[in-house]
Amino acid sequence: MQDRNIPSHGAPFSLPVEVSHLTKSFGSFTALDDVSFSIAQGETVALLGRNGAGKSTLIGCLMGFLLADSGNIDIFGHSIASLPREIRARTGFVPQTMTGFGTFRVAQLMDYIAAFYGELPPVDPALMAWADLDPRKMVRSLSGGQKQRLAIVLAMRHNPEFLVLDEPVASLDPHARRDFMNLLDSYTQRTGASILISSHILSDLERLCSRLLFVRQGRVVLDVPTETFRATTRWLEHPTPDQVLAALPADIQILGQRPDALLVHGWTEDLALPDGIQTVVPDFEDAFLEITAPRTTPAEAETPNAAA
Ligand SMILES: Nc1ncnc2c1ncn2[C@@H]1O[C@H](COP(=O)(O)OP(=O)(O)OP(=O)(O)O)[C@@H](O)[C@H]1O
Repeated sequence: MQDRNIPSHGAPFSLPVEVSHLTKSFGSFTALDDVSFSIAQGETVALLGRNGAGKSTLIGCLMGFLLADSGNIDIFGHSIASLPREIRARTGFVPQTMTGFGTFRVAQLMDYIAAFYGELPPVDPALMAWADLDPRKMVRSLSGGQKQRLAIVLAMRHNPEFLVLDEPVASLDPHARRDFMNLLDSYTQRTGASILISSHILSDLERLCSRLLFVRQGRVVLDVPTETFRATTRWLEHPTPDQVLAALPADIQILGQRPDALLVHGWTEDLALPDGIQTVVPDFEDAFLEITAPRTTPAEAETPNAAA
């Protein structure tokens, strides 16, 4: 149930986020290649990929800091190219690192940012208790983790309906990180907000997120509800995986391959498999490593039932 004070301005049934065929290059390097996905209300989506996969570039385009070469992004039914101010006010963004504002005191900066949003409800006491910031301290005197907490408070202060977090927990200690993940979970439950979060702490993402968006070399290679991923992603262990590959139906997606196993998506109990195959539930980190490992040849990237 939503309890926010910010009115809805988008089209009645518009999705919070729709990204279609987004492409972004830096010179001759393609950082995003035909990326499409959407985020529904109340979804918490994990953005997963290796260093340099294109996560921050995608986030930059979503937040309107970077201009895509082609494709489109709609936020609450409005194109990012001409996002009305009141729609932008329904979004929040936590950057990888907070820079600037060093000469502000914490309370001053919170008031300064809040002023951009007009009338706001009181700050969520749970958020402030978690952040545990001294309002009198100068921003430049905060530790790295404290700056990160401040960035999170500033991004969530106005109860955004779409919150984007770019590696928000990298400088948080394990206590602060765990508590923040719980806070984020209760925030989405309480408000129905949609979230896109990028992090290299895979266990957090697997626990918190309802959907997984794997990015490899600028392309979305798997976009799947977390429950479906758990239920249908399996290692098929066999001494000759190529034989298994030949026997699989075309709708089974191959996510990775070891000398003695295939990682597949789309497995079900009643899938007819050749004799001698061991079916093993993958460890999430192992699966991540397989799915996001770079592919070197165009054939690997383009094979129809490969993870392309
Ligand atoms: N302004 C830029 N100019 C040139 N290349 C860039 C620029 N910004 C990003 N890139 C390149 O685009 C690719 C994607 O970068 P991006 O920052 O989106 O990766 P990422 O997935 O967020 O990585 P990380 O996990 O390390 O934060 C990288 O190869 C990077 O070097």
